Amino acid sequence: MTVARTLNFIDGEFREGRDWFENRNPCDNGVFAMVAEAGEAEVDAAVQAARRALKGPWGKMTVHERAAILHKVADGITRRFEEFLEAECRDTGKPKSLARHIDIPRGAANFKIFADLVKNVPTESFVLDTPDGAGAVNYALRRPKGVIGVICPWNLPLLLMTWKVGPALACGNAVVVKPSEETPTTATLLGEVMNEAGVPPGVYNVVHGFGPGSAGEFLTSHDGVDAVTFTGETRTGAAIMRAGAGRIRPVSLELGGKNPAIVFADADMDKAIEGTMRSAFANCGQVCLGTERVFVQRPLFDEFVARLKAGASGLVVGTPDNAAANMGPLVSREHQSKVLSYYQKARELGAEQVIGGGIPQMPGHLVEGAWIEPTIWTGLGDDSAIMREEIFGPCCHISPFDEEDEVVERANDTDYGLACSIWTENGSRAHRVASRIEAGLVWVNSWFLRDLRTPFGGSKRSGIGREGGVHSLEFYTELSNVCIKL
Ligand SMILES: NC(=O)C1=CN([C@@H]2O[C@H](COP(=O)(O)OP(=O)(O)OC[C@H]3O[C@@H](n4cnc5c(N)ncnc54)[C@H](O)[C@@H]3O)[C@@H](O)[C@H]2O)C=CC1
Ligand SMILES: O=C(O)/C=C/C=C(\O)C(=O)O
Repeated sequence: MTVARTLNFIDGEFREGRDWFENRNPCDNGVFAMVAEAGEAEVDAAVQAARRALKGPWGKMTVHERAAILHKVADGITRRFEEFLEAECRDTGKPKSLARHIDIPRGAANFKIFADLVKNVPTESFVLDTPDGAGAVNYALRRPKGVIGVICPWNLPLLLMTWKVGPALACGNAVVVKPSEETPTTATLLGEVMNEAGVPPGVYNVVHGFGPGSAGEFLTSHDGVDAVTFTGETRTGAAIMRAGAGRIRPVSLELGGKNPAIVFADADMDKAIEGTMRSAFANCGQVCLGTERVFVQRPLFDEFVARLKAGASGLVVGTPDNAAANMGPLVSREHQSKVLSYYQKARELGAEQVIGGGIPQMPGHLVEGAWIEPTIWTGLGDDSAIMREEIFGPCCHISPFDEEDEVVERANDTDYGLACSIWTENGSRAHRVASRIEAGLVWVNSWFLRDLRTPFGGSKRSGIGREGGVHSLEFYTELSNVCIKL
């Protein structure tokens, strides 16, 4: 097999780095590409290129000119859809059927929505009375923040990266992206699209590497970076905050979750099962919004457990090209070890394993892949590690509950506050419970139904700030108030 080379993208050009690291296919653990690791010199070159770009044609463009270019970027992704799909699925192992409907279309949509939004969202203005009677007018102007460091995870690589790069560029910033070391390819491919679309050199840069002692740390501690946006693990978010603390650098952090689903006895069972199947198992459970704690009101409990088990047993594990497959492997053998350690812990804690708990039998060379069984447990207390720590695999624990107040308290009894799904046909209950859930995102009778204009982010240890719609504009711009004395 030929081993490809994945390069850094700096100042509009593809460049090597200080070293090379392997990119492995999660389906068989085979090395299919060598990735150029950016050292301090490459990261510095990327940041300097971004700073120059702000002073060049990009910084002088009108909002409409920028928006038109970003539409071309979206069109470029759509035109090269199959290439992006192939690359994303090779890096992550996820089913093409999933990436075709979610990851790649969202990659394009993230540019379009913010290109349009930035043209249409007003800023505030106030008329002030003054003692001389003439008054004053205040209006706010948006200025780009500058160079944005974008640190990305591996679970939805193109989707989550463009979710940040789209608004950052729409607002007139330049970016230096550090994709996850597990999934470097689509960010690199996007460099070609940027050039084709006429994005000036230096506006979009990609540096590859790891976190500590590598490109991630070099970027987040670089003096030339004005703000950092990050999606990933809570501990990494803390390290990124520390790296910018001395410079009072703004951060937007979208971190982990331990998200509950609450199924009331008046829920539509078919909808609740279908939604929980997706929220627990989609993308092999590697979604920060995914459900790992399911609370089911007692009258429905046994039926719910039986039906979710039946659903999980019908999942087809397979490679991205397998049209019948709806579950791929985990992203890496390393992540497989982490998830398996929780499967083992659940056994030690005395959980009842309803289904799964191990590695599925795979044929031929696929035995080397990061495959994992979808897993359901019952019987553990709310204080167990399985109920408190983010596992990030295709698994959930189902607990019974009796009363509304009780389940609200139990759902909120977590360090995290990212997402929750409530399943009920009682509209009053839906509103009442939704208002009491301590999470940034509450879905009623749905999951991952995304309107990109809405606030997105988490409370508690799930993050700082909100992105999405106007909230992204808030993070990626500085507001200057202009006060004119009349
Ligand atoms: N969307 C989410 O909420 C995600 C959560 N996770 C969770 O995090 C766990 C670990 O996965 P990782 O990929 O190791 O997540 P991570 O948070 O360590 O990595 C995410 C990104 O941050 C970079 N990074 C790591 N340390 C850094 C540092 N000190 N400074 C700057 N950049 C740094 C990584 O290179 C990667 O690009 C997973 O097992 C899962 O539980 C992982 C991916 C996504
Ligand atoms: O729809 C989005 O913008 C994001 C979805 C998922 C995540 O943020 C995640 O899994 O990290």
